[in-house]
Amino acid sequence: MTNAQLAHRIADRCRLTGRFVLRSGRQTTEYFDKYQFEADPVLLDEVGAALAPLVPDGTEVLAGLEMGGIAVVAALGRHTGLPCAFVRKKAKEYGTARLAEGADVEGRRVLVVEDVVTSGGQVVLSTRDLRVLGANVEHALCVIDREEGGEQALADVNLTLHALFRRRDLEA
Ligand SMILES: O=P(O)(O)OC[C@H]1O[C@H](OP(=O)(O)OP(=O)(O)O)[C@H](O)[C@@H]1O
Ligand SMILES: O=C(O)c1cc(=O)[nH]c(=O)[nH]1
Repeated sequence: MTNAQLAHRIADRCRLTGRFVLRSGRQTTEYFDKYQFEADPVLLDEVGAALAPLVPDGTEVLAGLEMGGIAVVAALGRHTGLPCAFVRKKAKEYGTARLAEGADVEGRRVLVVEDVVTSGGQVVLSTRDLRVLGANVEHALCVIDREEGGEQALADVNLTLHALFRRRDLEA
């Protein structure tokens, strides 16, 4: 499947119109329900394959963000062979009490993996958490960049955003 065909499939399955409130508190009339592609194992696998060439050279760990980024990172891990970490929004308060589950991130070059980026707020917060844990984070990779300031917000904290699709790719 070409990336253009994949963009059409994702837009068909995920693009909703109506009135929605976003994580950032913004309101929108267009929403991408990422779980519609993440819950389809065949489509998710296509997304993982398409993301793999976008992984920056030197990446040692793929870090998927709770919750939607977890499915995406698992698919990407299958196509790259790289170890994965699953990054919670808040550390568990029992058991191992970890914020980043799975692969160790300390001292390693970590790529943040996310499904949708809007303001960039969640990626910035989780990158800060990963850096506190000792990760070297310079890049983030998402499936959909809504092009609402996320790239600049990431640049402001020395992160480069790579996107498989931009909003305009899903509206074509
Ligand atoms: O760039 P931002 O403005 O931060 O917005 C994007 C964030 O919002 C969505 O997550 P959501 O809060 O829906 O969480 P979920 O993945 O846990 O469902 C998306 O998965 C990003 O994490
Ligand atoms: O910004 C968000 O919260 C958001 C936007 C979007 O299109 N899809 C989504 O799952 N979250």
